[in-house]
Amino acid sequence: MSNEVNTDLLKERSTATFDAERLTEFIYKGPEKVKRKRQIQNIVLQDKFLQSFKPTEFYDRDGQYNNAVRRQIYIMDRLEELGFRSETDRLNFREAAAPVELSPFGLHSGMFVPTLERQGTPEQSRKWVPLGKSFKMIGTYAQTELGHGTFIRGLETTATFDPETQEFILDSPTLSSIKYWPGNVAKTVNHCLVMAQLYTQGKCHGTHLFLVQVRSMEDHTIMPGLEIGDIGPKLGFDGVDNGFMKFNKYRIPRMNMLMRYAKVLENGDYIKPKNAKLTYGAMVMVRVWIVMDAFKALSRATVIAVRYSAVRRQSELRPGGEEAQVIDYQTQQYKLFPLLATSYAFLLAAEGMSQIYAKISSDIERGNLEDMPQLHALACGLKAFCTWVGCEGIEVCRMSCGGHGYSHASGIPKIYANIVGACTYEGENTVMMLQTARYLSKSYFRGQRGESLPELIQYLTIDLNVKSTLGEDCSFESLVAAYSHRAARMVATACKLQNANKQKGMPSHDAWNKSTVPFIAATKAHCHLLYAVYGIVENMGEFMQDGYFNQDQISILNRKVLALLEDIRPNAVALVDAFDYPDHLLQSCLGRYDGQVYEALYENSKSSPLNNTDIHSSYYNYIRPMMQKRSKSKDISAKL
Ligand SMILES: CCCCCCCC/C=C\CCCC(=O)SCCNC(=O)CCNC(=O)[C@H](O)C(C)(C)COP(=O)(O)OP(=O)(O)OC[C@H]1O[C@@H](n2cnc3c(N)ncnc32)[C@H](O)[C@@H]1OP(=O)(O)O
Ligand SMILES: Cc1cc2nc3c(=O)[nH]c(=O)nc-3n(C[C@H](O)[C@H](O)[C@H](O)COP(=O)(O)OP(=O)(O)OC[C@H]3O[C@@H](n4cnc5c(N)ncnc54)[C@H](O)[C@@H]3O)c2cc1C
Repeated sequence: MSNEVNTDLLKERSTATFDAERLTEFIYKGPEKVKRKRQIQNIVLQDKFLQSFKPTEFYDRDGQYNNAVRRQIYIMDRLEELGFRSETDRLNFREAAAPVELSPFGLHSGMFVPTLERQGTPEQSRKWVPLGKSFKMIGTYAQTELGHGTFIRGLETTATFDPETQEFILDSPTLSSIKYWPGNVAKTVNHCLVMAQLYTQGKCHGTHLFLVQVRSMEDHTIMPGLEIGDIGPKLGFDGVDNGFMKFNKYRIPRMNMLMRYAKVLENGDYIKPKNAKLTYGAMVMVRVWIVMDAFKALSRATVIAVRYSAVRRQSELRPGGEEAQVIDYQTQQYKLFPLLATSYAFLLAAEGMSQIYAKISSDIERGNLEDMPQLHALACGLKAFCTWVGCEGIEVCRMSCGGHGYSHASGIPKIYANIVGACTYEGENTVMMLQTARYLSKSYFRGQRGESLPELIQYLTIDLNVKSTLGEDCSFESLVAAYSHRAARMVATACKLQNANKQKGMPSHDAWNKSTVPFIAATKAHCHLLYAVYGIVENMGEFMQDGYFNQDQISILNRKVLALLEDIRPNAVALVDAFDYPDHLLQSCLGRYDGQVYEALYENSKSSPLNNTDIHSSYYNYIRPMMQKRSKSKDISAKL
């Protein structure tokens, strides 16, 4: 492999109009943090064990799972040896050490331990959290069943209190009640947090969380009374053992119900929580993290596609001239530059969302539940919006790399396969959008009654008769006003349809269902407030429907979006460099910092297992016998 940097990339970097390093410092919150991140990434790069893994697509499923466990345990041990305590250091190490592989312990650290911390009583947390944190107990979050994922109230697993023995009896009464999908249930964990319908004194009190031991702590055998297995291969999540689990009247102690909010007393009395949705807290938390995951996935794909587009030369732009860098085609710029901008918008949205989450969740912990609906609506909407837009964008990045984008060597298919799961898990996206829509609908009617609204949705009460003041400069204020107007109008339209349905005599659930298509569009418009000129041009119909913009303003916007492509063009490579993703994190032949894509692709193909022999065994087993058979056949030999 040559040590030189591709000349086109060199030129791109030298002609950028800003210093990418300064932007990197902004992204990672200062030069010291950037330095520290790079030091940690270098430790991983020097680590022979971590560098010895081939990409996951070269292994069968058993090998993928085995490697994921092996690597993740090594990472845990190294983190201990290195004494990294800060969450950022640990995250940087983990990301560099396993850049595209999801961990078989992800749900342990991501949902199991935090839920014990937040949903357990102080005594329960004191008892279990240290066991979880030290991996003496390995757990996951088991909620979804064969028959129900979205509709939590419809879950069928039961936990029936037996006051005689002071135990809960967990049972899967039907086929559809079998737990199905929970990550790491199949082979990895020895405990689960199980969501089940609580029965006590003959009455059902809805879903609650229970800590359940599922495998022996001595030899990892499955506990009697349980059936557990793997659900089989999936689109992505190669190293994750999503599983099924069936309970056959399996008993656990009373104190294994997480009782911070709701309680079952020794005599079987049930104490209600302040809000039944407090049990859903772990899901809200992960939805917030998913916004950051969407940023990471989209920004990685964008780095790959932009760098490759600067290196790839194809066709003549000027007749008779040299072949052009594909990044010089306006259509290529229109595909990629808005995604580059979207990546930055997602980063800021994810950070903003995390701050709001930290504030409201600490209020909730202190017993102030006032902002719970707002947090829920925001997390649901942003999770759905960012994963949808992110996945569509990653697919655009893949296709913008032409044929090579289709190869795993581009690194993009794996990014897509893993993040696209997030459109479904932690709440299917349409369902999540509809949660935000309900909040918008209620808020709209509140606004109509003159009640005050939280800051983020105050725009719902703006005067919809006001027209745009957008001028040649496409000022920030005029863009924000345009998005607010469009979202407010669409929410109002959906609400009016909902109301009209009611007035026609429909019951309120039908009136709602029969207005959900416009509500989804309105909620997307609400989430779209992150965008600027491109978002308007791409959704012009929605901005135009009530004549908000005039013809001149539309022309201004169309010209502006093309002018912006020209502005971004000299800085595109610097803007992706600023994300500071080292090659070993991107794992892409196309997105390499040095741009030596052809050498990398050629080298990479040599490692394909099909190249282990010149003549594959299938030749001897099938092709040769087939040819021999055919050569003896009269028809063919006659033709030859
Ligand atoms: C860095 C570490 C990373 C760790 C992760 C590693 C990898 C992870 C990979 C995968 C993990 C995947 C894990 C999972 O998927 S776990 C399963 C997730 N399942 C879901 O998300 C299910 C989705 N469904 C729901 O959330 C709910 O059922 C619902 C759709 C919200 C409806 O709930 P329900 O039927 O109970 O609600 P109601 O209709 O009764 O609603 C009444 C009102 O309550 C409001 N509500 C609902 N939920 C909440 C909440 N959480 N907070 C606040 N308010 C809530 C609802 O909107 C209703 O309000 P209204 O005003 O309309 O009356
Ligand atoms: C990779 C992956 C990992 C997962 N990990 C876990 C895990 O660790 N633990 C766990 O418990 N679960 C896990 N799950 C399960 C996941 O949480 C559920 O699949 C998810 O919540 C969606 O539920 P569902 O499968 O029931 O979809 P469904 O609800 O059956 O969705 C099917 C269709 O119905 C539509 N629909 C459903 N309800 C409504 C409605 N009210 N209004 C309008 N449309 C509706 C949806 O929009 C969708 O189009 C995982 C799933 C995946 C893919």
